[in-house]
Amino acid sequence: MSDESSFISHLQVFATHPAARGLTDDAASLTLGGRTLILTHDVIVENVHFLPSDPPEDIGWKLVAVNLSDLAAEGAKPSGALMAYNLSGDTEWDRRFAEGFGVALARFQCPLIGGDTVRAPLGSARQFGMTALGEAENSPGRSGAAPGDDLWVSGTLGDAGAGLRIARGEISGPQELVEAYRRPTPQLELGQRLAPMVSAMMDISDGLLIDAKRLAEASGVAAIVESIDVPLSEALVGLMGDSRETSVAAATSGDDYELLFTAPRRSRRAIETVAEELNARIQCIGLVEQGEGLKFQEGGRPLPLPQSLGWAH
Ligand SMILES: Nc1ncnc2c1ncn2[C@@H]1O[C@H](COP(=O)(O)OP(=O)(O)O)[C@@H](O)[C@H]1O
Ligand SMILES: Cc1ncc(C[n+]2csc(CCOP(=O)(O)OP(=O)(O)O)c2C)c(N)n1
Ligand SMILES: [Mg+2]
Repeated sequence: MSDESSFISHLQVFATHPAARGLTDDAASLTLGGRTLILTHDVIVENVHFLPSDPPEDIGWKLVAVNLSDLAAEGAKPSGALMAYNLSGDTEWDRRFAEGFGVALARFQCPLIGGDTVRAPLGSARQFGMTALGEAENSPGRSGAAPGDDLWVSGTLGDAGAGLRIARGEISGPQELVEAYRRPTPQLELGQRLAPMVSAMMDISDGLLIDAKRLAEASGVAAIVESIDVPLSEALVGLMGDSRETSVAAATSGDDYELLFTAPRRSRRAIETVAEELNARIQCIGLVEQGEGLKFQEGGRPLPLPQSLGWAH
């Protein structure tokens, strides 16, 4: 068990309010006066979530995107954001961060409604927090996947993981992949449209395989992921080749901020129609079976699970 999951399990003992959903979901779901408020909070830290060399505008954008991605997973429409800022000691850097933060809020129609600003000790790692609030009529959660359901994913995977390696100077490759790392897009519209059709949904922040395993655990089922069906962008295939290694890297690198969801087979057509209407890419990458845990396969033949299924703090 990672330090993160072990710490969350200490909190789960007393987070018994129904809104907490056992701390197993992407966001809290608080019913107030007959309406459902979806709440989430994510922090991003220098050298953990972003690089010191990333443009400050992109870091501001990323803080918004990673939080709104949790709202997307719950099918919620953003209602507002609260932001926690640590002054960096460099006023131009702070201004540029605010600019990117504002551009992202405007793009996803999420008003800034408050927050807090402090000065951190000189030389400490930059870190920023945001609370996002949203409203949802249906918020699927992770626990409803049923045997026989299809397992779907939006977008392409692995672009951000490769982009991070490029940004770090480990490999050279197209700027498009670096952009995927620095400027993820939360799938808000897709999440809102899919929410009434899916049996479970979450966002993939840590990696497809680790997150599919979490979804399966929360639903008490087994998830089967077909490596050949892991959606890869042309840019990624151009750089890394269309190999098993590329698919495994794409399924475990994280930072994708795409949606992972399950739905009964009879909903296939309706799901594809929504994706077509939104011009969004979606791909069926496996299925849900009776049992437990995660199974990885290639062309139907079992593959050993990679040593690391994704990111864990
Ligand atoms: N420090 C904390 N206090 C309360 N709840 C927490 C804390 N850290 C994580 N959680 C909860 O644990 C669950 C898993 O967290 P996390 O993996 O960060 O979710 P996500 O990937 O959706 O952001 C979520 O329900 C989150 O709200
Ligand atoms: C500099 C840097 N190193 C490594 C990574 C890879 N990485 C860090 S955190 C993370 C997972 C997502 O972050 P987390 O805090 O787990 O977000 P949450 O699941 O709470 O949304 C990944 C893939 C990165 N994004 N940047
Ligand atoms: Mg989180």
